[in-house]
Amino acid sequence: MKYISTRGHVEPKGFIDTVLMGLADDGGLMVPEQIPAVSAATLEEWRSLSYQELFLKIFSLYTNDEIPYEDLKELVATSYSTFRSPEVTPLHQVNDSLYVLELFHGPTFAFKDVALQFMGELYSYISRKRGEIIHILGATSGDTGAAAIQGVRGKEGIKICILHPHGKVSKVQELQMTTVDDSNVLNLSVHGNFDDCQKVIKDLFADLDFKGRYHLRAINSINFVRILAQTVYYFYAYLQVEGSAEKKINISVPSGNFGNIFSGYLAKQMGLPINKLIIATNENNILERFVNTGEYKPGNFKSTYSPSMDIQVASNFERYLYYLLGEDAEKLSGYMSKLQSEGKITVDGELLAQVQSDFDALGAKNQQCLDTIGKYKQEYDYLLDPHTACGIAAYEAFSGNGETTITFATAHPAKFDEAIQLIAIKQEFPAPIAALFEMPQHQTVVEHDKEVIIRELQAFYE
Ligand SMILES: Cc1ncc(COP(=O)(O)O)c(C=O)c1O
Ligand SMILES: N[C@@H](CCOP(=O)(O)O)C(=O)O
Repeated sequence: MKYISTRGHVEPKGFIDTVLMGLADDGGLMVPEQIPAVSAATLEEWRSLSYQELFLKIFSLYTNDEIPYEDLKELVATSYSTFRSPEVTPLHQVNDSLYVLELFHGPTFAFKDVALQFMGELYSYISRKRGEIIHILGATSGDTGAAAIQGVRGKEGIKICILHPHGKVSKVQELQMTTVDDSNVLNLSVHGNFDDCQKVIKDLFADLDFKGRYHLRAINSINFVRILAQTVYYFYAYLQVEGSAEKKINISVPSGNFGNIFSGYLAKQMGLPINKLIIATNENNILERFVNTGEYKPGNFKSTYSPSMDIQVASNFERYLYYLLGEDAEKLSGYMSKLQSEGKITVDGELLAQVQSDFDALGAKNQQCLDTIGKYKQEYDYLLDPHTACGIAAYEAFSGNGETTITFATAHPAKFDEAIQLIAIKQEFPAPIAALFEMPQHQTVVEHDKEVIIRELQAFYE
């Protein structure tokens, strides 16, 4: 298996070189040359596997044995030993038609741990085995940063710098990142929003001289391994639902950077028989507008009760567009140039029909998000975090009669108590979260200025 860029100007790469490259050197995103197929019979054989076993089956289709099987097995075992649930991502049945896949049982209580605990182990392995210098650079709206830091803190041969938008992450997210005092961690708190942070890091990855000189590595979902690690729980969720082969199974995914739901799209292309993939966003509803009208146009940034999804420019949209355009790198490059020069792209006719057959989408309003949290607490005594609540609102909008929906719970409600308090619900914090409030913070507040950020990075990485 080789990996190529959506823009078509990178020599095909192996698995580990793809991990190390992160953002493709031509500015595109890396994808597999061919998506491996999983037959219905194989899928049934996988039904009884543990999460870790399933992970190994799926990764073995992609790694070309560049990581010997026994080594991969050990990496996976170590990665998921930090989870509070033996099932890693347990499935909770809410009612006859709704299941919630709880993705928040990792160290930082959000779905990002599922891929980033593994990526931390993987980077450490690559550093040991190949002697590569690993200088991670990432942007976060709160959860990726916390999970990535937790995945590599204190690890030899690795340094990590995370940019987060100053004052625009929840208190718990901020504390999870900034109370870490290991010397291999740098938190830059940037005046601006998540899109500003993401733009800076993408510009730095696109500067090949800078990227090479400082050995920059990506942990955001621009890195294909993040996407691949996230496909595992789509398979796992589907296989946990009794009789899923005879049912129509929809999956509703709280979405921002489009990484999580793109993993679902990939799983579906591999043969997982998902009925509808439902994109759930908040009032930053660029993806909803795209699905409904065919126009992809970043709008004005809004702060909402689900701050991790306060994103206008969705990184992985490019990967989906590449497949929508029939894997035509030249066409894709044309669309991306148009997005750059005109600030929007539009698809219509057959392409729009394809989009609408691939996805349903809802941008939940702030009040709808709070109402959904209140309703599920009252009716089912189940407390949703605000991102998951957007996912549930989308399930309510799109699930037809007789269809079963799995909604992804992407974070624990304790991470977003600011929203939970607005509906007068008092929650008890899990001990690791409660402990954060007593700890000193370490962060550098900087202006949204690329040159200032470069100076901070040079001082840290050198
Ligand atoms: C809690 C939570 N839910 C949903 C999302 C959206 O996921 P994605 O960016 O993969 O679309 C994020 C961040 O990305 C998140 O942190
Ligand atoms: N919501 C994310 C934004 C970054 O997304 P990623 O999947 O590309 O890492 C976050 O929590 O930082």
